[in-house]
Amino acid sequence: MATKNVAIIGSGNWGSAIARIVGRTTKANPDKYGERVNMWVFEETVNGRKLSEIINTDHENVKYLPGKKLPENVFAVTDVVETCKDADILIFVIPHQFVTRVSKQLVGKIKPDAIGLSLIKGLSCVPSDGIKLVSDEIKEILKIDVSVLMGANIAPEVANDNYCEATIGTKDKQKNGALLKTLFHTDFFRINVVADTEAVELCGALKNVVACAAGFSDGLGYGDNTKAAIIRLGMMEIVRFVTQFYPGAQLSTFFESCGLADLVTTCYGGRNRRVCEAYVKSDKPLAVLEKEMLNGQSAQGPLTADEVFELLRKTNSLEKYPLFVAVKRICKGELKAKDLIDCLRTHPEYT
Ligand SMILES: NC(=O)C1=CN([C@@H]2O[C@H](COP(=O)(O)OP(=O)(O)OC[C@H]3O[C@@H](n4cnc5c(N)ncnc54)[C@H](O)[C@@H]3O)[C@@H](O)[C@H]2O)C=CC1
Ligand SMILES: O=C(CO)COP(=O)(O)O
Repeated sequence: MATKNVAIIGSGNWGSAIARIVGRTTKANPDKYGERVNMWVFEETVNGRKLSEIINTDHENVKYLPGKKLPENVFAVTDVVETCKDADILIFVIPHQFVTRVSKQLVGKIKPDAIGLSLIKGLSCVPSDGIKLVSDEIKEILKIDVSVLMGANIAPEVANDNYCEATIGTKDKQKNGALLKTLFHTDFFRINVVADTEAVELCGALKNVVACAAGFSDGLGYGDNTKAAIIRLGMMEIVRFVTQFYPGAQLSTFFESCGLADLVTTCYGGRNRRVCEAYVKSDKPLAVLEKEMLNGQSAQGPLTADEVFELLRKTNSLEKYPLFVAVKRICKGELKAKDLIDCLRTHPEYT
């Protein structure tokens, strides 16, 4: 079998942490993968130097994953077409608001039999229909098969090689599932492959909305019991959402790393939680806090809450999702954070 070339589209906090894994697994499996891994870098200047040059010289993404070395077979490339033109496996790992524009640049420029893997936790916004899965957006633009990888994976912890798990969702468990699993499965990053791609992806996107509610709760000074209630109600809304809009998922998928585990880790350790806590404690807008606190990284929850709200409104489903709706309204300043609990008190889960 010919070896497969791998390209990573994105070099943020998660993109860089995943490059550390993929750089090692491609090198360790020369019968399966080409050793060189191209990583697309959205060029910027850091301390007077180009980020791509810093990565290729010092083997460190000093802006998005400082203090961690990248394998020397990972090469920063600033042209996305150049990054991907010889790749057989395209790993998409950019904040979801950029995915359409970046994917369109690749139309007709990639191998027709390439496969995609989305690590992106978010949704694509479609004005007429409400939402689209990011994997479907990539699939439609590039006409390739797209699987997903989601899990309880706070990037700096993964980059520390702390033990954790992730879930790959793929329609082709035999071929693509096996190929993708070997690319990520290591002693400290354990992969399970399931066929429920839509549920896996939606768990990843929607847990960011719940994490915002957890952040509001922390900002208000409520304790762990309240956060546990938010996690439980959030999980119920995630299951309800998947059942209503993408029916057919196995219950077991929600207990994979992409489900309950990611919800828990994000509600305790994630950026969405952190920014939303600060939103309650300061009088600054979320966009300002994101800029001040995340140094170019992105919190996807508020945007996702907005996108989810539109779909719920269009389908007359708002009253079934009080937590998702409250997060959207609090993020938009239409509701005070202190009103969150009033929204949850009459949750349909209690009737
Ligand atoms: N950071 C984490 O712990 C985890 C993140 N994820 C998900 O992975 C995806 C990517 O997240 P991160 O790698 O953390 O990114 P990030 O939050 O660090 O964002 C920075 C990235 O966005 C890029 N960027 C900025 N402006 C851009 C533009 N105009 N066009 C294209 N790219 C631009 C930057 O170059 C950089 O690569 C997100 O969907 C996130 O939810 C998933 C698991 C863990
Ligand atoms: O997805 C994540 C952990 O699995 C990271 O969550 P945040 O984007 O909230 O940091």
